[in-house]
Amino acid sequence: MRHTDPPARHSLSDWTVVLPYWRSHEKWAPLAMLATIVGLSFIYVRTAVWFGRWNQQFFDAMFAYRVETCLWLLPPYIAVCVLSSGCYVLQTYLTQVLSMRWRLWNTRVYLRRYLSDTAYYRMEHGTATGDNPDQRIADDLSQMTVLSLRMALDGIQAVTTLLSFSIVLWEIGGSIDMSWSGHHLRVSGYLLLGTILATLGASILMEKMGSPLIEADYRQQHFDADLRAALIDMRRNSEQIAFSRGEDAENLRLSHYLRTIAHNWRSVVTYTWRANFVGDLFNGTASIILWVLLLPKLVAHALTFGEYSRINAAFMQVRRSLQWFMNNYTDLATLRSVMQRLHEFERTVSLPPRTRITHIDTPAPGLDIRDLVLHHPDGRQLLHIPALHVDGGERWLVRGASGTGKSTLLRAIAGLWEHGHGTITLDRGNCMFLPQRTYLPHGSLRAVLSYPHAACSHDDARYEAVLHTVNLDACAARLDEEAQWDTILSPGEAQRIAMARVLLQRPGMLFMDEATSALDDENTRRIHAALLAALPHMTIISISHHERDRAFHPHELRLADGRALFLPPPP
Ligand SMILES: Nc1ncnc2c1ncn2[C@@H]1O[C@H](COP(=O)(O)OP(=O)(O)OP(=O)(O)O)[C@@H](O)[C@H]1O
Repeated sequence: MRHTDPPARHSLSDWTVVLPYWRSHEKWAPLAMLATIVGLSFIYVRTAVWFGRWNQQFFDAMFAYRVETCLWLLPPYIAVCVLSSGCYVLQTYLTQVLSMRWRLWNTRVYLRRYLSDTAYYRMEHGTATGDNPDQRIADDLSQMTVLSLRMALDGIQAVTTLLSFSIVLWEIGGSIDMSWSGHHLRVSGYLLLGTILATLGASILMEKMGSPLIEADYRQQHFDADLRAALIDMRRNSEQIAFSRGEDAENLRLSHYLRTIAHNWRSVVTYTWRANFVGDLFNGTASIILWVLLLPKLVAHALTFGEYSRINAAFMQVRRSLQWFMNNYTDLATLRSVMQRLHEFERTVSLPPRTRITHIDTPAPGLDIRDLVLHHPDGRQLLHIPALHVDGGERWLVRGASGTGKSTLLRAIAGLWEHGHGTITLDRGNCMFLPQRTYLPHGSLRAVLSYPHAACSHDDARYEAVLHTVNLDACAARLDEEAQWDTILSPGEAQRIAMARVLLQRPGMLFMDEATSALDDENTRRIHAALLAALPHMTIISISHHERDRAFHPHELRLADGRALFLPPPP
């Protein structure tokens, strides 16, 4: 499903998508890791403060030509260097481990929710609307964990650094006396105050320049995903495209997506350069700002080189930590739009199926339908079946012109169609549905045959026997071959694989939607005979346009003009 609408407004509740992992029963190990990382970052900041003090002592000794003092200062410096690097390496390692663990946990949870209550199906065909779920699960979750962890930890480190070096700037910055028209004012800690004011001013400017970047980034992700989905579509239908020589049409279609990307990309570039310009200008002018702030001390000849180097280091640290918000502006914008998309996805998969079609499970064989009305998604009535009773073991053929709702009826019986009302009673756990196109997942032929059960559910002899029954003896030697079977097997062979699955699974009730349409008469007869011989009591309901299928199905349900007509079995 494609999405090109403007993003919904960002809300604070979007941030709640980070919480579940930290509230889960697995939270203790990650919390311990997080605490260790924060502890290491405190040590790291303390070592930086220590380096500042060491710098002052060392440079004052150096410019006083006290070589012996300098030599004494070297061993502790090396020891603290080792400690600081060790903290940094361990912190990076633990952060990577933590973000991978968090991502895996989140992906498992999202997959479980995406695959439950047929949310994956409803997102494509039904009431749950959502775009590009593959991007949410594969990319956004990874970005969310990596970015939010990095930004939270960097944020903590920025606050610690800010506090530690603010004290240093306050202590050694001293105060400044100002007087105008007879008034005197003493400003304590003016160095710290000046640094904070300059950095905050630049941050506010940055927010103003760069805030549209969030929306532009949000749209960019959508457009990228749309192009990827179009390319996947093309790959899936490469044969149809090649037969109709549709290269030019495809090029045109893909170019449209590309144009949308390029158009939005211009906005991304504009807002990014604006934000970067303010950030870079401020970085470039930082030394001048410090020089202006130090002017009173320079004029009063009250600054040693050692003091200057300590003030410079503290100024840089305070500025850097205050600038954290500025420097991470684009990452923060990405994170905000990732959270927004994940929150939307969560809301969508959490929506329960909205249907007034009631399914009653019964262990009794057969099917009972009462007052079933099916609608189109736009509310128009498609089909009305006042009552239909199928006894266990009966075989029914569903016929009707194209578009009368035959497949939709099967979807409703399977619980996939949500539009309508009525009651359907059957043993859902003992049913098997064969849709028009057989799903052949990538993997070994053994796994394809046993789908959706495990490949080890049956032994070789069983696989070989059913392959023989459906006239696919040649496949018996390829059971362990891993391949993209949907590009190898012909539609008729794929339908015979589906029949082999029926013989393996032995359901009590079988629903087929033109499941033998690609077979020749001989193979169809062979399959029907095999089903009768192997599963004589199985209830069968088939949709088919073929005359040849009438002989196999004594009962007939004909759909016409939105109504059901039952034809009695021939005498
Ligand atoms: N997901 C959907 N969204 C909107 N309309 C749908 C959807 N699925 C089916 N329809 C519409 O419902 C109607 C019935 O479709 P259905 O597939 O049940 O027809 P059918 O009788 O099986 O046709 P055919 O014999 O050609 O397979 C059609 O008009 C179709 O366009």
